[in-house]
Amino acid sequence: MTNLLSRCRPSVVLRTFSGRRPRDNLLQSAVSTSAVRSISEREDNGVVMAGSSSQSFELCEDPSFWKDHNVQVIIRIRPLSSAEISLQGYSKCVRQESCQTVTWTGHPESRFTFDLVADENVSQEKLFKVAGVPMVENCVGGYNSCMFAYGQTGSGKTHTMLGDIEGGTRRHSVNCGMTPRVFEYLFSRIQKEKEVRRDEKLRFTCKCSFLEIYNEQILDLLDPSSINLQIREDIKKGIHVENLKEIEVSSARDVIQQAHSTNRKVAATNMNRASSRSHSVFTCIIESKWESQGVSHHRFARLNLVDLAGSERQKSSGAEGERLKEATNINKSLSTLGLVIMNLVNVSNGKSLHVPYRDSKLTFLLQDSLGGNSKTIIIANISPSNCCSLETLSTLKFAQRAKFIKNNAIVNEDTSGDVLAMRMQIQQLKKEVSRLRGLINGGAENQENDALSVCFPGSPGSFKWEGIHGSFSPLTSDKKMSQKKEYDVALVGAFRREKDKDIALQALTAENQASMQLAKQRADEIQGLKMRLRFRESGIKRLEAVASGKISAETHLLKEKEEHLKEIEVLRAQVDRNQEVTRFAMENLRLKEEIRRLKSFCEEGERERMNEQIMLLQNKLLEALDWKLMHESDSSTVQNGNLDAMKDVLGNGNLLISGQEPGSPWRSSISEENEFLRMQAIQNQAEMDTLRKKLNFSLEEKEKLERNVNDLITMLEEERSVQSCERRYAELAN
Ligand SMILES: Nc1ncnc2c1ncn2[C@@H]1O[C@H](COP(=O)(O)OP(=O)(O)OP(=O)(O)O)[C@@H](O)[C@H]1O
Repeated sequence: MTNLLSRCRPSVVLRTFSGRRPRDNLLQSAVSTSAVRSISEREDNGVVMAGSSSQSFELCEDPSFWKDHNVQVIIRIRPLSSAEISLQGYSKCVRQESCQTVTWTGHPESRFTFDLVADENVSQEKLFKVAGVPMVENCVGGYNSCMFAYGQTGSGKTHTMLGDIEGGTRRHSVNCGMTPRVFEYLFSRIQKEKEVRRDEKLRFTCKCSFLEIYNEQILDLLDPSSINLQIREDIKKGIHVENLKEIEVSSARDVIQQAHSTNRKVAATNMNRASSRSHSVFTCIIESKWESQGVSHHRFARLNLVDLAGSERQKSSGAEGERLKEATNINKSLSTLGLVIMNLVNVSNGKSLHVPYRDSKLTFLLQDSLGGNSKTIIIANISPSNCCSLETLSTLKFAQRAKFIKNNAIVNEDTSGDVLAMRMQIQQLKKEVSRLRGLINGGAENQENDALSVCFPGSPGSFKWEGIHGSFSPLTSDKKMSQKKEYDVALVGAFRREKDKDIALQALTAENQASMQLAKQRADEIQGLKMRLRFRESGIKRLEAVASGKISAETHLLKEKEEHLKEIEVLRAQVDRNQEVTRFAMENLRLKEEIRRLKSFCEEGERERMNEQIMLLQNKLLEALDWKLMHESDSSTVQNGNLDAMKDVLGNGNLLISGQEPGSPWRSSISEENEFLRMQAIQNQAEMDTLRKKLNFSLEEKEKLERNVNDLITMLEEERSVQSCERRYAELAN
């Protein structure tokens, strides 16, 4: 998040005293700035910028944009159109809070956080520099990349992806969009790279294709006579469209010419088709080959630029025949896209779910870009006007979900060369492995430091959650969660081992003390016995002296008594010492028992149980996060004191809202969820139907078999009775 924040700074153009930049001032201002110039150009397109008092934020370019995350979500707010202004005035349904946060101002107010939020002041060039440049850099580096524009009809998808291409790639064509800029930059980048790496004999080839998905059919836009092309998947080519025309391009002009001629061809052959009802996918395969240290390198990257169909709900009422089929298919593609994203989010949360990529042409084709080997950027376009309030909310929710997708992008590279070079490479790789091993061993310290944020000892699964708008980033949440899990497990293990050692040490100390006491006891006993012996000897001598009359019997008895008393004293000391030894021995036994119990506790799967507990708690947390983010609007209801609506939801025990006005955002959100659930239900139903068919078939087979068995039994019985009759006849005959 830090680097994201560093990409953004509040606009410095036309600041007021408060540092804000009200659009009214902007329009009234006679100052000629590039921003003002772009406004007048936008007015030509029917969109104007006026009537807002919201703060403006300027995006900063950051070359490390893609380094940390493979999926980025950007919201692009387009200016109000003149039609919208005449309908609803300047009132808006969104308010931008920062470069990453936007609030939907409907009821209930909902706040959304993304990687970037680009307001109407963000020019085509700026957006390209912020998102397009790093994407091209990745492609040159061998990463598959995908950019797709999502949003309702008229929200600015085509403006973003293609824009005004009438001016070709001329720099002053301020409204030319991402695609021409991407290719202009790509080819200049390729040229530079070739010059810098002339020694390596670097070569590049770029092949383009352009297709459209309409009514769940693929049409080749570079060859409009090819219709209903099929998607295939094989090890060599991966997912690709069979027989799709690919054209080698060597300049941005080539690409623009293709786009131009395509527009003409499509317009001529498909007069009834509108971009809002079809998805278009422009693909460029960038291959590079070079030699270094006797090794041939081969890199390739697929760049997909996708302009999706309008995401607004198709009104089924009144639609018949072709129009109904078209509406259903557009819905199918987009709702499958929604379902794929939803399932990917659940999968990244540890749930095992089928991701229905193949349920629509669009998701099948974009499989790698959604949860696969690709760096993907989603630009969700929205209109700020109050007339599009519900569609804007729906787009924001879609984008919010998409933020959770986890891709695994790798550099696509083949390396080959002679055996010597390969050997050298192996040596180098071995060195690298041992270096990395060293790093990992040395890096354990960092992990321990990180693990300090985990609350321990106590509940092994408890950890700090910094909240939805804290430093938590859903894009890194899975990585952090799995790291946390590892730290938890390591901590539990270390803690238990330390406890084991403590107890073993205590036991050894006790054993040692007991042995010392025992030795002392033995020494005392020996001393006691020696003393007794001495007493006996002196007693015998005294008795002899009494017998010889040398001493009186009385003196002897007194002496005897004295010695007995001394003996008793010694015995008492011995008893005390014995008691102490017994105490130590008992303590020793207890500690030994404790060690045995702890060991068996561990062996019996205590560690596994703790891991399970940790995972369970973390899954619960992830679910809670997921729910919280998905229902951010719900939580803001509570924040805003709109408890009544919440009560409706909670009181019903399910997500049905009582007393909601038709078409309210709540209803829209829930109907969206319902749509996904309905899709899942349809899938489940289909699976159940198949299973039911299989079951019926098995039952029929079983019945057939039973009938066969019964027939066989009857035949056997008949055979037996015939045989017994024959036997009886034979007996009678005999
Ligand atoms: N950021 C923007 N700045 C200025 N004008 C814009 C912007 N976004 C869109 N527009 C203008 O709004 C109008 C509609 O945009 P656009 O055709 O790109 O929408 P769309 O989402 O592609 O629609 P559809 O789904 O029908 O293809 C166009 O006139 C376009 O020039």
